[in-house]
Amino acid sequence: MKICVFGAGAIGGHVAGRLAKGGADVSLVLRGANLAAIRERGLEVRAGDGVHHSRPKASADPAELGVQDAVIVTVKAPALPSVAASIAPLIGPNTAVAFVMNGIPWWYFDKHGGPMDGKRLPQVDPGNALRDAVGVERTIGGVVYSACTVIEPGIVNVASPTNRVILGELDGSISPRAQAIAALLEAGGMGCPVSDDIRKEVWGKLMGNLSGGPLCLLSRRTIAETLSDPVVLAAAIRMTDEGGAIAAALGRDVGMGGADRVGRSLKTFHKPSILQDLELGRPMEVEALFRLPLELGRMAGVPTPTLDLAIALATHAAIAAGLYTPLEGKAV
Ligand SMILES: NC(=O)C1=CN([C@@H]2O[C@H](COP(=O)(O)OP(=O)(O)OC[C@H]3O[C@@H](n4cnc5c(N)ncnc54)[C@H](OP(=O)(O)O)[C@@H]3O)[C@@H](O)[C@H]2O)C=CC1
Ligand SMILES: CC(C)(CO)C(=O)C(=O)O
Repeated sequence: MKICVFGAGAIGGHVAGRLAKGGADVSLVLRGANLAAIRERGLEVRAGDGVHHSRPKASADPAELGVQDAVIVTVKAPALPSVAASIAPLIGPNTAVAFVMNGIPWWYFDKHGGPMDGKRLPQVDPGNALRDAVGVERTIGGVVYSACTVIEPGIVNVASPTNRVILGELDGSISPRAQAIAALLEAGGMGCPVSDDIRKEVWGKLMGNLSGGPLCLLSRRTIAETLSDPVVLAAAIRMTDEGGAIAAALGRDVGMGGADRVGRSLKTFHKPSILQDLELGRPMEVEALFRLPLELGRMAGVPTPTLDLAIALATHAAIAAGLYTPLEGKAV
């Protein structure tokens, strides 16, 4: 199966390494020093179960890679317009495109059903660029549990002992195309269930990002260090519960309280990727991870006082660093 990972940084590098190990014909869209290193030395993934080397084809130009059976998009949300602008050469009549990222995805309300069905989210897909370039029918949703960092060009370090991608069709069906990608990831050592409710999985993951992200942006420390303070831990549990309340109001009860959800992160000695972005001067996913979920909460009439404060401060931090780039073009 020909699979291209578009944006092979920390998560994309890990996913690509697993796919290669699982026997896929893997190619990568990436750029800069990472591209140069992978072309020269290949991709190295350092994980708890060993060091995995592979030699995927890599290019900054999708046209060099050609039509794929599947594309897995693993960029940060602010880079999505650049994906929409350049993904066309990878797509043929039967190509599936999985978005394996954090935050509220651009497709969230597509095939959702009910009064919200089809609602557009310009905050994560301005001008319907992805909708037009990829389309709802090709799209597979994705969530990833894996704590990854590019420690030097071409080398991804995985800090999480267990790692999982969850894939899911927007209509909840268990499709052969999602199962085919999942089988390759599983063969490469990465858990990959196919869910019949990917939106619930989106919220389950997002609850962690909503609390850990803003708090670590303030502490500038790893999740484990930040949560070791009982005052911060109590705030994190409140924030996670508020996230869960938004999910429930939108019809997705994740079935886990804040204390349990936060409890899973107490030993995560990893700086959230949004903090890595702040420290490295890269555009931050403030809209997809923080502000859009909050906006959905307001729309559903859910009070979120702790998230309101923490996200307002996180937004200020991103603006002050010049790294808040609202995709829909709002000036800040
Ligand atoms: N890192 C982590 O531990 C986790 C991250 N996530 C989520 O996964 C997603 C990806 O995060 P992460 O892997 O950390 O991000 P990275 O920044 O490490 O990787 C994204 C990569 O995509 C590249 N890229 C972006 N646009 C293009 C383009 N048009 N052409 C070529 N390359 C491009 C970037 O290059 P450049 O740097 O040059 O822009 C970068 O190398 C995010 O949604 C994040 O929130 C989820 C779970 C954990
Ligand atoms: C912190 C982590 C690994 C899980 O919440 C994550 O999603 C991120 O780094 O963006």
